[in-house]
Amino acid sequence: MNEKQQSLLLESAARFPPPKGVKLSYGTAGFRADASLLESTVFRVGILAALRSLKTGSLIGLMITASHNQVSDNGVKVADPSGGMLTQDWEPFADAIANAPDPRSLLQLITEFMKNEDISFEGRQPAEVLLGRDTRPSGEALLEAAKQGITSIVGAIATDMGVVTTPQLHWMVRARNRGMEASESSYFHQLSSSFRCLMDLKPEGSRNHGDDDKLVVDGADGVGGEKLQQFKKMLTGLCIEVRNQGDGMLNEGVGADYVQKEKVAPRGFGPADVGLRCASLDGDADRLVYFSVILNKNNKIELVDGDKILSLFAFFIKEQLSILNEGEGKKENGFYQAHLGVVQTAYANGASTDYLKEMGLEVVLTPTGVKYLHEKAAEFDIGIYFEANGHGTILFSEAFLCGLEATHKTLLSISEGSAKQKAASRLLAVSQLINQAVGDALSGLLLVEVILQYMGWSIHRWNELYHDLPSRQLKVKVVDRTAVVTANAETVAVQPIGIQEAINAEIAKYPRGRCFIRPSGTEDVIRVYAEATTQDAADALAASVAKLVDQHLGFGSAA
Ligand SMILES: CC(=O)N[C@H]1[C@@H](OP(=O)(O)O)O[C@H](CO)[C@@H](O)[C@@H]1O
Ligand SMILES: [Mg+2]
Repeated sequence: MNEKQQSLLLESAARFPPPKGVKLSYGTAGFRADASLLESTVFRVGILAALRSLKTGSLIGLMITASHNQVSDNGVKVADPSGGMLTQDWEPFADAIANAPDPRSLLQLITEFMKNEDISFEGRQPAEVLLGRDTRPSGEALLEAAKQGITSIVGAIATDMGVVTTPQLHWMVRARNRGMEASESSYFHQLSSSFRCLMDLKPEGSRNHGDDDKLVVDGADGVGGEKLQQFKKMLTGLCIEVRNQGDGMLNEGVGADYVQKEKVAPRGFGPADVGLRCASLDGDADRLVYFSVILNKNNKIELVDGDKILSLFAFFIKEQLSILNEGEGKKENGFYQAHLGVVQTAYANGASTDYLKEMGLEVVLTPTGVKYLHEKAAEFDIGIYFEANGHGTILFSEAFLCGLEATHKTLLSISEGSAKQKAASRLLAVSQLINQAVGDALSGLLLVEVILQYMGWSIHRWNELYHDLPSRQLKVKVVDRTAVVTANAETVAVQPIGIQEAINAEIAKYPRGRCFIRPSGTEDVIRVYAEATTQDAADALAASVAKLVDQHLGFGSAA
């Protein structure tokens, strides 16, 4: 960095002093905190994004959102050139610069990092960062901070995409880096045309379920509701009513996180909706769950969570692959050998994992956080991943898609209209519809809807794929949550010593009992998850393990 570049950086950094006494960490999904604490962090993440763009020679994304958190919070995360999450190798640098106490130490960290990573300004194309934000009122000022961070790297360009969903921004980054147009209209166009293609490929006479034709969507009073309201006009063959489009308070008593965790209907839904197929998005529209309101049950719902969406997708993809394979025997090359796998976390309901294994699928568990699931799913020809909370997608490998396209071409010329040609066509359309960069509630919703129509299933029929085991999640406040260290995709606590044996002794008391603990990556708590054959047993197991956690690590234990 020459002197001019250094002084530009120092000058801008002086305008964004970090808050005193706050330590921030990149966490499970970027930095998140009360919005009033974040200006300096977002400014610094802007610098990081510009450096990442210089390093990769590609466009980088920067999204300002705190997803399902309360409206007064905000956050920032970075999208890599593929559209996926920032490479984990750069997270320690993100932590270091976010916590640098003054401009000089910030500059020093940056200079050292640039040297180690071999990043220079010479002979490279300028950095470019695509910016987006959700509907939070704090978003505008934070976006300005991000722009200033980006442009404090000489020559870097900040392109503002305005208010967008998180998956839209990731999609645009991926599209641009593949030489395609990256705009909201190209996103809507790709989704609606692949949706139409799948609708046209429905079997003759298949109709819209046993339910009402209508889908009612809770937009969490966030960006997803707004976008869906706009987008639904482009969709034929689907009747969508959007509620909670942004008039009420973001995420308050609404949204996918609330619906999944509380298992109750969101604000604006009630007894009049009994029998309707309903869905809920989260605050930045990267999560999706379905539900239906149960008659006379105090807003209780039948929840159709991420595990069930995963199961529906797996069922459909497997069916298309078997149509393609019919009578073909095993081929050495090409998609007939397609390696289809599913990825879940330990929070996946045990009944879903059993169901997927009974289908003959390979099921892999990873730690919590979509960055881990996504990475694993990318190892398959077709990898489907979902967290129980509704974040997930289907990834198609480039090699598999190449083979599929070639096969489809052949099938078109020799047997247009055949079952095989249609199956190939459906798989290609799914790869266009479902977001290849991150989980996306809007594209996920369209795929669910078209599969339900294809199968002729109601939401209730879908929910009957398997019966969830009763489960319970609890949070325990402890002195230091980092004292819990886990292994085997967070299913075993290796520290503190002895706690896992005590947990095992509790689990042994319950038939089909399963329980694990882990430190949250987004809240200062230890999470306890328990499952058993009855709700009472799941509750009791969770409560007894929460007590163990408190005994080992709680505030009483430190005294
Ligand atoms: C049990 C649970 O739902 N955990 C969530 C939550 O992470 P924690 O590390 O458990 O706080 O937020 C993450 C980011 O949104 C999401 O990926 C994850 O699934
Ligand atoms: Mg989200």
